[in-house]
Amino acid sequence: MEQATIKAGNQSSPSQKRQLLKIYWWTLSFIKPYKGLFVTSLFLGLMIASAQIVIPKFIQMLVDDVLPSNDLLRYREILAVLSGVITIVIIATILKYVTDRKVQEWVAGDMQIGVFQKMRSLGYSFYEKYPVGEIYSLFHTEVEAIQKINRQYLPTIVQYTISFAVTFTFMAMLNWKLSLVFIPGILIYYLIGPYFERKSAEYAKKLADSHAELNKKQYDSISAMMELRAYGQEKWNLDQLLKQDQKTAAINVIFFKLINYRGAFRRVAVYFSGILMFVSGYYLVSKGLLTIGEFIAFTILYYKVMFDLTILITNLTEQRVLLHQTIRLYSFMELAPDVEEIEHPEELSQVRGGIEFRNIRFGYTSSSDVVKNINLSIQPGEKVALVGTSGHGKSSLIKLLARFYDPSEGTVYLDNVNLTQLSLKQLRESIGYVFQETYLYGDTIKENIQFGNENATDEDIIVAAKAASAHEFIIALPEGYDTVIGERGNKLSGGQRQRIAIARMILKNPRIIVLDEATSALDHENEAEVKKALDQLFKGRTTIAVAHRISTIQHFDKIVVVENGEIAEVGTYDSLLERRGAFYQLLMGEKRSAANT
Ligand SMILES: Nc1ncnc2c1ncn2[C@@H]1O[C@H](COP(=O)(O)OP(=O)(O)OP(=O)(O)O)[C@@H](O)[C@H]1O
Repeated sequence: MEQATIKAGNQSSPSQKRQLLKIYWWTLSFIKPYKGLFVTSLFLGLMIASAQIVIPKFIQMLVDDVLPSNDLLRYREILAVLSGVITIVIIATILKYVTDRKVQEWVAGDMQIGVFQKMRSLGYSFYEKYPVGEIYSLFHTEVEAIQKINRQYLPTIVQYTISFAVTFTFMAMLNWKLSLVFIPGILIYYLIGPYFERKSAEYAKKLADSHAELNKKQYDSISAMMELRAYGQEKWNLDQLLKQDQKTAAINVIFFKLINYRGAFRRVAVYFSGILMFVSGYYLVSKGLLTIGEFIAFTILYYKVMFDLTILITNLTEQRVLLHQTIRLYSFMELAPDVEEIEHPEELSQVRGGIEFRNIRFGYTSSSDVVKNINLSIQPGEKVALVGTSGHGKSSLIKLLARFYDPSEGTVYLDNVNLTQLSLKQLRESIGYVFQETYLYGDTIKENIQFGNENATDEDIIVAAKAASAHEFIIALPEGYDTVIGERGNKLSGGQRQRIAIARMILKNPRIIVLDEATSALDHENEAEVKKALDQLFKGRTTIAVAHRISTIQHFDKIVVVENGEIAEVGTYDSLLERRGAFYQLLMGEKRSAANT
């Protein structure tokens, strides 16, 4: 199956800036619940910036008034006020740090949970469409990028904007004519600066894409370790990883070169205006239009303004780089789930397990149908097997039952209620899926069974394990039910894993059981054990099984043959054999291939 990638949109389009702004607004929206604390932080920032500019003012007074007159009393007064101001700055800085930190950590937590909840809401179809490596990269790289925006860039940008505004105002008030020296510096910067900005943003985007691809490749390489070994393809895989790694490194080098050029150019602009300031300042002092104290104070303020401006521009640019990294995450957050619950869903007082597919048509894309003209009625407690050639739509049909997907046409009913009207929670609790490969956690056997019902007691777990023919092999293990079974249960055999999954399902106690090729990969010995366990599980429940081996479904109430996405035949095992139609052909085919092996 071809997998999609989360689109980052057309980055060269003119709407790019608007999109980045939208994304930035979205990242800030996480602060909303903490706006009280955020405003407190702004206020503290303003206090710090205002207090800091008082210092050059005092130096000016010291040089112009106190030193020439040798007025010691005034000198002490100035020192006392200066100490007071510095104390205020220190206290306000500590308070601001604590406030910012609280907001940042809460926002970071909310963000992580928000992304996780979104992932959940997108459901099964999302996991089928997108590669796990890419989803992993959302958490790994993109969430961290947004967290960095809120943790690092936002507080810095806010603080230095305030500081820049306050200092510049004060400097202009001190001598507005001398403040004009800024203009040539800014003009010089804007001659070439934006070019580097654009270029570095372009490379930031390339870097983000390359990182995502590298993450994906690393994930695939870890997941496919066994296959890579078995096929002797480790070198091929390593070469692929290396190539991607080198590509990322090359982009990184260009990106940092651009950042460096941009920084160097900015420094040229700052120093150019600085020289202009000294020349103009000397002229104004020599003409008696500026005192020496004012000139010193102005120089301090000038470098403070330049310092603030430099930090501001650097942070704004770096933040833009990070915003490019978050485009994919934003696009992901904008994805609409394929299946949604209605606002006031219906709850059945009791699920009996009657199912009906009426006039169903479904395809993964709008251009092609995978199943069509499906009309099938299943009574509560009935056992139905779906058989047919591989790739003809059996699994797709049963995905519609738990609303992993909705049909493009037609309706699926549970106990005569349209599935779209039902509570998703109740629907999914009523259905137990047993797949060929059930996910087992790397925890103990006990916990893996308890996963079916978190309230189950130790006795319930043992009863379920016995019913699933798993108890014997579990107690034979050195640590019995407390045995840790390794990642994905890899310390157990396929049949043992299946029986744990069945025990889990017995604990879950769903009204409907859906089996997808559950026994196709088992050897005969294992199959007999698993079959015994399944018979226990089926008791009193509606069962739909996708079966590869026809010999395993003789005792089913109804057999449905699916061909080219449509129902070709329905009947009991014997009646279908008698018909000598599609089912008979399948059985003959199976017998022939068994004889050949
Ligand atoms: N998530 C998906 N996205 C796109 N196409 C899919 C997806 N899952 C299955 N298909 C396609 O739908 C068709 C039917 O697949 P399905 O798995 O339903 O068949 P099946 O009869 O259950 O096959 P098998 O017996 O081999 O499991 C196939 O062509 C398959 O490639």
